[in-house]
Amino acid sequence: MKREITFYRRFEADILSGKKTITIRDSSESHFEKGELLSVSRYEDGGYFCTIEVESVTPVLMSELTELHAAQENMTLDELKQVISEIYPGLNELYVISFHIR
Ligand SMILES: CC(=O)Nc1ccn([C@H]2C[C@H](O)[C@@H](CO)O2)c(=O)n1
Repeated sequence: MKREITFYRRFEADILSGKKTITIRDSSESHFEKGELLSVSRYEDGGYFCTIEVESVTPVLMSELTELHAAQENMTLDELKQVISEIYPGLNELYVISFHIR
């Protein structure tokens, strides 16, 4: 059965256009595996909007985030750190989920 992942509505266009190719999550979403297909829906209303294929899941510390991660999120590094701090306050151990649209 296909597993699911949600994104905030404001990231939908960037995902569909291919501008956003990673997402950075906490350990509760670190269980996805390379090659797995995920059904993607909006966090706010549960609406399905695409399927992605997981390319890799890699641990990263907040302090290790780089401009490359930010570019893959279609953000500046400051914006990315701000977003992550709002979603996961005080959390240092994160996971980079790399993906492409199927
Ligand atoms: C429920 C939940 O946590 N949903 C999330 C978490 C993260 N994102 C996005 C925001 C940033 O682009 C990256 C980094 O966390 O992932 C999200 O859309 N929804």
